[in-house]
Amino acid sequence: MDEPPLHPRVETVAEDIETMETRGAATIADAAASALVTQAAESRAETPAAFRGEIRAAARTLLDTRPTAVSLPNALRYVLQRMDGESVAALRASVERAGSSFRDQLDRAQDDLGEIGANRLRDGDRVMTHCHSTDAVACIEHAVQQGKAISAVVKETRPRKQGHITARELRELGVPVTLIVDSAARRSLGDVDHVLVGADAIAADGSVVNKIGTSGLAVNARERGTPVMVAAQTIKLHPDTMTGHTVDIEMRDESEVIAPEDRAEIGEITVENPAFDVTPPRHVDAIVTERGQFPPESVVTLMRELFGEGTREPWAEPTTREAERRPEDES
Ligand SMILES: O=C(COP(=O)(O)O)[C@H](O)[C@H](O)COP(=O)(O)O
Repeated sequence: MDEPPLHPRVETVAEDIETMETRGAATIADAAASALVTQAAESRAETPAAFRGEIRAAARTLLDTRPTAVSLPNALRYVLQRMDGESVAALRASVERAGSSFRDQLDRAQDDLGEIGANRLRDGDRVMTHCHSTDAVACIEHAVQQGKAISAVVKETRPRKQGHITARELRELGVPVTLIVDSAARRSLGDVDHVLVGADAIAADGSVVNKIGTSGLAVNARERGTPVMVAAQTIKLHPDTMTGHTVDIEMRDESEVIAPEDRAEIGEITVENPAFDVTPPRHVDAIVTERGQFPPESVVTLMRELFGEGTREPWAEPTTREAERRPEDES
């Protein structure tokens, strides 16, 4: 059987996610939802079955890009579970509606979360960041809007130096920034009031999956008595972990760590490049979501409320229970 035709935009978005042109859990989710909307809007499918096949194929292509950020399957699932209708026109409209409602909610959630996270920051506080998280930056942005003077120690975040993006964005907000290499973090922890990071996934036990280096930072922060705050919208909650699934940690290419010529000079070695690590809940003080802030151990209650007892593949047909939950979700 022929593969359903994919819109070129879906291929481009998938490639951009894979090559990290588009990166960060919330941004990836937004791009994926928008790609599904384009696929729907410009589909030439003539039958409802062909249309559904196209949207599912687009979702699979988008899902196969990066494995760790759960916001990606959560975004695809949100849209696909709302794909509904007896005709191509009705199906198209339902995907367009769901995609745009998802994207609106994403924006709103980040704003609400930023407000809540900002309440944890006091005037004059100094914050240490790792990687680049739009949810974490939103907390600082809201604190600045509340008139608080915030300064930041920004970890470079090897190997891809996403700390530079954080440094630039914070500068644009007028936040004084000190950039450090990752290995200087412990030394600087004594000078900061909070560690503030984002998340790619949060497991049912409250473990936080985020950029490699987060767990070491959290352990050091705990030892120094510096509170660790994780800014994560609820699309970062990983529903499959309620039923025992583990989060897949992406291993990236060794060329991000060492240039081929340097490697050749060293000789026979193994290079490992895990993109994320897992911070146990005992090293996290608060998970700040758009629904409020939670101690990590209690996040499972929120997860159950939002996702029920578990999920299936994003392209699976909704169960009766999921179908019933839809209207209130959209409000
Ligand atoms: O670890 C990263 C990004 O990793 P990468 O650069 O490998 O994608 C970010 O902390 C989270 O994705 C949260 O980001 P946001 O708050 O923007 O969703």
